[in-house]
Order: sequence, then C-alpha cells, then structure tokens
Amino acid sequence: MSDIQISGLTKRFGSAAVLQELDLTVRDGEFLTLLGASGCGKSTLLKLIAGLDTPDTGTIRMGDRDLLALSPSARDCAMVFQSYALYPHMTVRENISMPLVMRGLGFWGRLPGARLVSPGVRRRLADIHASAQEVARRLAIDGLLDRKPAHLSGGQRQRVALARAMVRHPSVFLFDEPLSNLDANLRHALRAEIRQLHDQLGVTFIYVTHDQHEAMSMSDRVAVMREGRILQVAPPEDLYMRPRSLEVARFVGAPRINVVPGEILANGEIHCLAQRIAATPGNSGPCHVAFRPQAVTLARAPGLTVRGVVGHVEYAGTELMATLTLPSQGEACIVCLPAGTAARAGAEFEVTVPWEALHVFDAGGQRLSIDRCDVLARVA
Ligand SMILES: Nc1ncnc2c1ncn2[C@@H]1O[C@H](COP(=O)(O)OP(=O)(O)OP(=O)(O)O)[C@@H](O)[C@H]1O
Repeated sequence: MSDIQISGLTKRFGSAAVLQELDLTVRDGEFLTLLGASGCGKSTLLKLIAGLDTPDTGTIRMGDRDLLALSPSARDCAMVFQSYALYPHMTVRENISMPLVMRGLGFWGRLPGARLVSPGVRRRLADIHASAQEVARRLAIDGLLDRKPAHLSGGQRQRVALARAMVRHPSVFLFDEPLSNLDANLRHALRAEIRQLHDQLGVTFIYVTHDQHEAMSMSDRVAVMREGRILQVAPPEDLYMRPRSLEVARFVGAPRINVVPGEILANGEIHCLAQRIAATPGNSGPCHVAFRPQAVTLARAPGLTVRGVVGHVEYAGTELMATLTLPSQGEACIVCLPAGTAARAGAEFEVTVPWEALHVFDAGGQRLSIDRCDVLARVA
C-alpha cells in the first residue's frame, strides 16, 4: 500500500481548534502511536482518518488517493474502539462476520429468510463464517463463537473486536485506546499480542493512547501530541534519549525527568549546580538542565554532581526511588538507586549524572546541542 500523508489538518468544535494545522506522515506498514494527555485531539485525528468526521481544512492522502473524498467504507481502514462496540444481540460469530456480510450480501441477502430460499446466499454465508472462524482461531476465541458479548470477559470482547477488524483484511488498522478498560495484567498480555499481530499482518497500525508505557513498548514511532499539535514524531528510544523539547522530555519517562536551572555564559559555557557542565554555541542566558531519575550513578564518574538531603524513599523491588532536595535550589529531584542503597531520610546524599545523560534546553524549552566537558570542573 502507501504512506498516509496528513497536511495542514485543522478541526474546530465551535470556537475551539482541536487540531491545528497538523502535519503527519504515517509510513506504510508501520506501527505509529498518537500519545498525549486527555483532550489533546488524538481520537479526533483518528476519526478524521477513518471518515467518521470531517476536517475544516487540510488533506489526508494515501498514495494517490484523496481519503477525504472517499466514504468511510471505501477508505480500507478498520477501527477498534475502547468500548468494543459489539452488537449485543449477535453471537461472536455474527459479530465477527458482520463486515463481510455488509460487503458481500446485498439488502435482500441480509434478510433473515434469505438463506432459507437462496442456495447462493447460503454458500456465501458459509464462506463468511469460515473466514470468521479462521480469524477467531488466530486470536484464540474460536471456542466462543456461539456466545453473546454479555457472556464474555473484557479481554475476550476486545479480541472479538479485533477479529471483526481483521476479517476484512484492511490496509490500515485504527485503534482508539483499545486496552483502557482492561486490568493491568491483561493489558500487558494484549499489548504484546497486538504488536505480534502487526508484525504478522504487515499493515499500517495507528494506535491512540495516553499511556506512555503502552506507546513506548509497542510502537515503531510515537507522535507526541499536545493541544492539537504534534510536538515530536520519533522512535521510542529517540523520544526518551533525545527529546526535542522540555515538554516532550517531561511527558516521556517515569518518574518525570528532573530539571534544574542552568546558565549559559557569554563564552558559551553552561554552568549548573556550581559546575561547568558543557559548552554550546548558542546565546547566553538562563537554560534548563535535565536528567532522568534512572540516569544517576553512585560510582565516581565524570559528570554533574547532584547533592541533596534525602526526603521520601520509595521501595520498588530491585530499586529505590529517593527524593533529594537540593539545598541551593530548594528543588526536589527523584533519583533511582539500587535496592539496598543506604539512603536515609534526612541524611545528605550525593549522586553523579554522567555527561552523556544530561539534556540541556534553552529558556524557551528547545533542546540545545552541547559539547560535553571531559573534565569535571567546579566553578569557584
Ligand atoms: N463532537 C464534539 N463536539 C465538541 N467537542 C468535541 C467533540 N469531540 C471532541 N471534542 C473536544 O475536542 C477535544 C479533543 O477531543 P479528543 O477526543 O480528540 O481528545 P483525546 O486526546 O482523544 O482525549 P482522550 O484521551 O480523553 O480520549 C476535547 O476537548 C473534546 O472535548
């Protein structure tokens, strides 16, 4: 198939612009996730691609096809919703078969009596049910084909919704928070299954979630959204290691990235926590220096020394999460330490952030490229 190219997409509800001049290319066959806080416009974007709503301006193209000119059914997209959207009065078999019935049988063929009088309708229905059975087998729900949705668990219902999307072999799957209603264990298991399904089918998946673990663990690329705009589109590792802005850095990673103030001097040196940490060719002035809680080390290593007073210590299995209050700033940082580290509340404690784990952003929050200092230097 082809890439999906979205250009200048704007959608308003009344006076509120929910999507603002949004541009995005979804590559053919990739697993792309739209990640953002509730209300940032993720579902709206998905609905515009599916044809369930229309934009005010902008284009959505797939190869040489203008998707906006096509009806939802002609777009070759299948959508899977958080709420499953199954027909309660139909069996699992009938639910899964529904897209093929709608496509393969005319109005008369869909009437309940048609199969009694028409051998052609009977044959087509038998083929459709065989296809439904095959998809159900792949998703391990073939033992449930005669049940109604009310007699299924949440995970089973979501599998039926997936099967219904798969049965017509669409070229694009659109997922709107499909796992939100499930418990943590099931969510974890289904994440892996959905990713495997993507790899087997080899078609484009566009997945909406506000859960960064879900986004980071499943996707080829993640588009981070905020207030109707895309802040960055990148593979999960790039988003985590090289966030383009402080906003993205704060959104991705848990616990949240630590940020302490820094200063860029006229000679380009960056100072932070009374240490010379790096140099940048940019303008002088205040900046933000950031590091992830997991990036700190207790070993002596070249890097930024962070010293503070231990506050709350949280035990998290193989590690501890400790809050450090930095006396100079009065700011609290969270650092991740190996379990068993002697970090007692009220005591002074010191960690090092290796140079390569430091992120520097200008006063406006945009990432600065920096030259690492190779010698730990204290500023008098
Ligand atoms: N039909 C509508 N009429 C009016 N406002 C709407 C409509 N649909 C969505 N909105 C508003 O548009 C904004 C974006 O909604 P959208 O559902 O796209 O967000 P989202 O990022 O998917 O959020 P969530 O994760 O909570 O589902 C919200 O403020 C929402 O209230």
